[in-house]
Amino acid sequence: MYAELGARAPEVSDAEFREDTTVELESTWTEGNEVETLVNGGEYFPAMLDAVKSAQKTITFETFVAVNAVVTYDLVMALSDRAENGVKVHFIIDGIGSRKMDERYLEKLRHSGVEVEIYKPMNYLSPWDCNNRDHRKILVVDGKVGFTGGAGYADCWDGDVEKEWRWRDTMYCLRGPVVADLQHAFNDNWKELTGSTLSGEEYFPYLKQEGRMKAQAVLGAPQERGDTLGASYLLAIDAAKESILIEHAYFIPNKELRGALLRARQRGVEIDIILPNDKIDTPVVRLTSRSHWPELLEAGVRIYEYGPCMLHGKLIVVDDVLSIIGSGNFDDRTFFINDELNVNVLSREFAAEQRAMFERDLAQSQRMTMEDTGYSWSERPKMWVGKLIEPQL
Ligand SMILES: O=P(O)(O)OC[C@H](O)CO
Repeated sequence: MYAELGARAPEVSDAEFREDTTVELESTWTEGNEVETLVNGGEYFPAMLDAVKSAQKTITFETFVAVNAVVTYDLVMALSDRAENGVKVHFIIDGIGSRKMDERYLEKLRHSGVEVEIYKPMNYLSPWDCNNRDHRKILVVDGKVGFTGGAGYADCWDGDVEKEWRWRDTMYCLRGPVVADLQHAFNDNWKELTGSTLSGEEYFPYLKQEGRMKAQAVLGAPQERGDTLGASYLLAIDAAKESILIEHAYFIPNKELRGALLRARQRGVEIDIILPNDKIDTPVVRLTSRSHWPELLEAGVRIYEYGPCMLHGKLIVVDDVLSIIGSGNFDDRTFFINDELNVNVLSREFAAEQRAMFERDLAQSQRMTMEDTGYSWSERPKMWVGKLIEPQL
């Protein structure tokens, strides 16, 4: 909607931007939030586990990937312990993302009184129905502390990025009024799976102001709500006046978003993008992403590949004030197929933290040039497959 306004679009820090995103994304902004950045599993898994262990009344947990791993075991034991001690625990896990998880984890949870729901397990008689996955990452404890970000539960997310097979990722701990929006987001699939809605003070307590950040939860539910995440990226990029930082695991910008990035460059906006290198878990995504680099590089977009290990982060920062965090990737699967939850945060202090994290990763990344946009003979067939199935990636 800002494309035609060009340089006259509001700045992301303007009240008008908040009003427009409220209407377009059907989600209100709240004030008085605090968002803590947790870099890599060594920081976020202990923080999430401590939060679970501290629960007095309720826990809601929703994730995409959980497989057999120490961190999964620790989570299952902590959730079970809380349920055995009278805490109401609700657990949603994606049926494809958890297909390699030992059934005994679920048995332990159920036996302890945790209410477990599996989101769309694989149905071989109707595989197309399983295309929509629950890719959200939500943990809410006592309705007061929330977590979201990119990480699932597997060994690759554990620890730090000290080994090549680890994954570089970020989770965020949220406090303040926006936590109610995370709880509403959990309710979205809880209602779809069980027909009931969680309500009352145990899930939705009074939330006092905890900080100075404005935040807006953006629910991705393409079947019911259309392309909210893509719209949020488009609004943010088209409003950019000075800089855009993008650090994403799966970056396959569609025509609309490529257009927005090119328009931003025409306005003189500096754009830096960090992507995974050949340690990516899905090489076809990297090859398909690369097919879009030439027009971006020619326009002056700086693209880098992260060196140490698989980069799984999901972050956009606009004009050092708006940060977009959460589960959403930068691809059509995110915009049109999967269920997601992102949070838009307006805070110069928070954005500065994100920029510092981005620059630390940048220092370990290699800048790409036009020479890096070619394909070897062995890569070409995979790239062609990627181009064919691009709307599914
Ligand atoms: O690695 P994830 O958790 O971002 O998932 C990527 C998949 O494309 C989601 O369907």
